[in-house]
Amino acid sequence: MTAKPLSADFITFSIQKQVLRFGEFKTKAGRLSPYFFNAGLFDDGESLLKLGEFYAHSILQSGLQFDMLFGPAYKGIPLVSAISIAFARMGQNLPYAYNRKEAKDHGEGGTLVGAPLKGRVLIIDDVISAGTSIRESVDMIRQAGAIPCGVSIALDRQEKGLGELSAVQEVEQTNQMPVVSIAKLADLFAYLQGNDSLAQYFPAIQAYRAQYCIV
Ligand SMILES: O=P(O)(O)OC[C@H]1O[C@H](OP(=O)(O)OP(=O)(O)O)[C@H](O)[C@@H]1O
Ligand SMILES: O=C(O)c1cc(=O)[nH]c(=O)[nH]1
Repeated sequence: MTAKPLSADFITFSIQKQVLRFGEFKTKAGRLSPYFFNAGLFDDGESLLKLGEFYAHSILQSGLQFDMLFGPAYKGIPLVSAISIAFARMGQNLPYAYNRKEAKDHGEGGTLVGAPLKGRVLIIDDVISAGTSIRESVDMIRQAGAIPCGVSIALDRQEKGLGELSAVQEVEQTNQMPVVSIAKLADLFAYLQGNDSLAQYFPAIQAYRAQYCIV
């Protein structure tokens, strides 16, 4: 018997928490999507703990080597905190940092918070759609003199980026670094096909996939 993949468990968990919803939603890139992943709804300590563990397992499974974690504002902030705690519970104490969307002009000032950005930095985010947030994080890390070495996300929507490649493929190609996801649109697709109560959402996702995705 083969073990259930991490992606299927994660999709079940996300649907149970209503983080993953079906309907009509506008993405940051302005696309009208029949599904949406709202990581803000991992909104209690227990689910954040579990989420951090899902990320940590997918990062460990990937074999990625890195020195610290960076979570872009806003949703990247609780994510990077939860993942750092998950790693610490597994015996690995990692430095982490995040940014502010608005620069602070008093006190310590600036936009970067937490451990200084240095060495190989693993970027943490919830989803990649068109890749804008990741491009901004890569720029911030390089400007600080550190090396973006990979990206860990919960859901790869497998959407087109700026050209004909998927946004994830563009990130990987442009920056020569891997993108690791707990689940992908292709996993969600398979999950819906195997689940009668969710089958009604399948046609709209199939149409969206044909228009915007590289799967
Ligand atoms: O790949 P992209 O097209 O950039 O889209 C995905 C990004 O969009 C959302 O963040 P958003 O900028 O809406 O900010 P938030 O974290 O403050 O919700 C999401 O959390 C990702 O970071
Ligand atoms: O593209 C986006 O803006 C987006 C998609 C998604 O599923 N979740 C999210 O937080 N943002």
